Amino acid sequence: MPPHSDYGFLTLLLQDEVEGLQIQFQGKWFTVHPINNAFIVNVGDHLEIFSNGKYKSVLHRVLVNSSKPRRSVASLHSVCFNSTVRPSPKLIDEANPKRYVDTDFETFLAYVSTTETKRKSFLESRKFTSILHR
Ligand SMILES: O=C(O)CCC(=O)C(=O)O
Ligand SMILES: [Fe+2]
Repeated sequence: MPPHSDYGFLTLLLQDEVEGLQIQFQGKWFTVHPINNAFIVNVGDHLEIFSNGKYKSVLHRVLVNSSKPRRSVASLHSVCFNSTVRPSPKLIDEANPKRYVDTDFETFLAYVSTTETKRKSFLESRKFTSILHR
């Protein structure tokens, strides 16, 4: 699975004992070692936006190997698909300005139909800094 961040709020992930999942941190890839009977809780793009960047929607990928099959179950949890996601007003003040534009599922669909997807992620496109430097 190519590098991506999860669209939505939270992902609960159960992986078997075969390694493959990696996250990117400070430009480097790290393997997420499987822990028996434990869920991996992954912050999605919407939670990063809602928390105004306090929680990060981590870039991750899955590597395949030629010796062992690997199974994982991802349960993706999102807000209702016609609702708008925006930074929580409780986290915005003069010292902490709004860092993301409001977003909804329609905006996401419009985004994935553009060529911009090849250059940056949807989450990246929602950042005010990204819009100013377009
Ligand atoms: O198989 C995995 O460990 C991750 C799957 C994943 O990233 C996804 O379904 O979004
Ligand atoms: Fe994912």
